[in-house]
Amino acid sequence: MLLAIDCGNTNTVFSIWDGERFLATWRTSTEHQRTADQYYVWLSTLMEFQGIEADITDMIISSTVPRVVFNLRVLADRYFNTRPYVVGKPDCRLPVDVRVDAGTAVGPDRLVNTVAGYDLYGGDLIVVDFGTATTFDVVAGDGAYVGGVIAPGVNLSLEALHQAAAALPHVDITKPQRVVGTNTVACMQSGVFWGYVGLVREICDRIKAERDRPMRVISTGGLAPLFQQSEDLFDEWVDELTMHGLTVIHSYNKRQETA
Ligand SMILES: Nc1ncnc2c1ncn2[C@@H]1O[C@H](COP(=O)(O)OP(=O)(O)O)[C@@H](O)[C@H]1O
Ligand SMILES: CC(C)(COP(=O)(O)O)[C@@H](O)C(=O)NCCC(=O)O
Ligand SMILES: [K+]
Repeated sequence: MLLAIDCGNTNTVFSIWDGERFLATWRTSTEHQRTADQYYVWLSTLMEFQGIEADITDMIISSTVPRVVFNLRVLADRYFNTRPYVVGKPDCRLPVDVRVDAGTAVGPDRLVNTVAGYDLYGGDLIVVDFGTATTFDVVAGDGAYVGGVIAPGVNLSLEALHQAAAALPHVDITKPQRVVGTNTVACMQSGVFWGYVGLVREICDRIKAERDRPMRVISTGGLAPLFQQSEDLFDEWVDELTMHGLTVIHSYNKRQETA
């Protein structure tokens, strides 16, 4: 069985894939100090709690935080006796091309989203991932990653207001009923929520115009559901798109090894 791990800058998601479906998905905060032993105690406790008897033979990792990869490699070696595929490393091949400026290290999450989106919907896609940052990944007709856009994440934007302005509180994002706020919290939520709706619409429109073709827009990531409900911004919402991509990349590499 496959243990697929997606480390974002905020959260790390672990999923167990039996070749046909995910048996379980667990989320923890991303902390580079966490050791292999700590991961294992956490994982095995959850597996036991949910009655999952998974014999993990394979592991694949995508990490936007390079420092966490070391301890995850130790986890693979010490507890599962396997060598993980790490997206972005030369020994982890991708089933799609990457067409960017020479020397650019594209975030592995963006490459995985590209593979996942292409696998599910074919080419000519924009994948919008609402994580710590909000990323737009542009997928060409042949499935290649051809670039994109990086914008500050929704919570990052709210947090930046709080950090920089003495009178602005910490606020959680929600969809405000109205644009004109009549208290501080409502004003901040309005600025970020409706500002984001505009940001997403404008960027997608400009990408479509620049590429001069219709493109399907897919959303994923922690805060995608908040925007999915409103404003017809997206054609599809895929929960755990990155996890799907990890399973596709894993089986592609397995096939290459045995070919
Ligand atoms: N269900 C949720 N409701 C509110 N905020 C969430 C939810 N899930 C994730 N978040 C927040 O959304 C942001 C992005 O989360 P996530 O997609 O896990 O980020 P990353 O992949 O960059 O680690 C984080 O600030 C996180 O706290
Ligand atoms: C843009 C990102 C910070 C997004 O990370 P996330 O929000 O998933 O934590 C990550 O994909 C990254 O570090 N990218 C490297 C630069 C690039 O993709 O061009
Ligand atoms: K992201």
